[in-house]
Amino acid sequence: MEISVGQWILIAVLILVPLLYEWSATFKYFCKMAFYNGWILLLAVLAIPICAVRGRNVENMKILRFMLLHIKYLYGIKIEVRGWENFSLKEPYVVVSNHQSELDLLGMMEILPNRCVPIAKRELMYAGTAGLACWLAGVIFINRKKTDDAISVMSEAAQTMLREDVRVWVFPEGTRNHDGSMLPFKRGAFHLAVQAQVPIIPIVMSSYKDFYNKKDRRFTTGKCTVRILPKVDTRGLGSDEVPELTESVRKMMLATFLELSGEPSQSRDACSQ
Ligand SMILES: CCCCCCCCCCCCCCC(=O)SCCNC(=O)CCNC(=O)[C@H](O)C(C)(C)COP(=O)(O)OP(=O)(O)OC[C@H]1O[C@@H](n2cnc3c(N)ncnc32)[C@H](O)[C@@H]1OP(=O)(O)O
Ligand SMILES: CCCCCCCC/C=C\CCCCCCCC(=O)OC[C@@H](O)COP(=O)(O)O
Repeated sequence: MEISVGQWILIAVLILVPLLYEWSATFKYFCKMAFYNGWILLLAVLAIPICAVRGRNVENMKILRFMLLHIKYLYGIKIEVRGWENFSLKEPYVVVSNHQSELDLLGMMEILPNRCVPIAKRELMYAGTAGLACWLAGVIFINRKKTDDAISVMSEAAQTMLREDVRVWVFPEGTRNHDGSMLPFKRGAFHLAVQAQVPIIPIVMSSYKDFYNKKDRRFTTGKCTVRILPKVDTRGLGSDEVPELTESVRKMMLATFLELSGEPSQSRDACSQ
């Protein structure tokens, strides 16, 4: 039997890819990240027709959550959740959490409360099938390049939360932070909570440093602890108190992050570097 050039190439790829995957941590990192994004885009293809039946609706977030929950098993990431009791509020609230990487999606889906939608950068809306799935699930998109637009979308969100009994999840660092600390917090989430006069629930995901590092191109299996902290009340607070509120919540989250990540306190504050 004669083997064609194409078949030789296929055989070489089938042999080389697994070898490279085993030998090179960098190659493994890129494969795992590519699969992560590709898999989510593919899952979104399945999610879209199911979500479309209801139209744009925050209840669709349950479908996305259900479809994404298994990914932690594919990647061998164990997620331990502490503080479930702090999620037992009936009323709307604003969740704020630290943002290390796109892998935060795993911790987020592990604990995402009912009727809770994230605030995301507008660019995500154009991320193909994932963008459409997010839109159908009621994800709130903001244009970070236009502060006034972002603020008005968030002010509208304050009204929607109360009118439609919706919870909102915000990453107050405003961008992914891969350096194992916490960036200074933007104030949008805190203005939102004060405008709606709803509590804030801080969430801390421990450092991924033992299993994931974007700079070193390292991605192995590992464990992440997600801690749900007690609610912070905003009743009676006005916009003048937002800066202090922001700082006190960040301080509490940073202390928890360092504790969960096994780091000495005070050593890793991105604000004091
Ligand atoms: C099958 C599967 C399919 C796929 C499923 C996937 C589903 C999951 C999707 C998850 C997506 C998660 C994506 C995460 C992200 O995209 S994070 C990035 C976007 N989020 C944020 O940026 C939120 C945090 N940012 C803020 O809060 C900012 O403050 C912002 C509102 C965006 C404005 O930012 P910026 O332009 O940089 O301005 P400042 O922060 O400097 O603010 C300027 C002044 O305005 C005041 N301010 C801010 N917000 C408000 C407000 N709402 N009301 C009134 N005033 C406000 C702020 O305090 C500043 O004034 P002072 O300096 O304090 O005087
Ligand atoms: C909690 C993370 C949610 C990730 C959901 C990604 C699912 C999309 C899958 C494939 C589409 C590829 C587009 C990748 C988009 C990554 C989303 C993300 O993590 O947004 C980061 C955003 O916060 C802050 O953006 P920057 O760190 O400022 O750039």
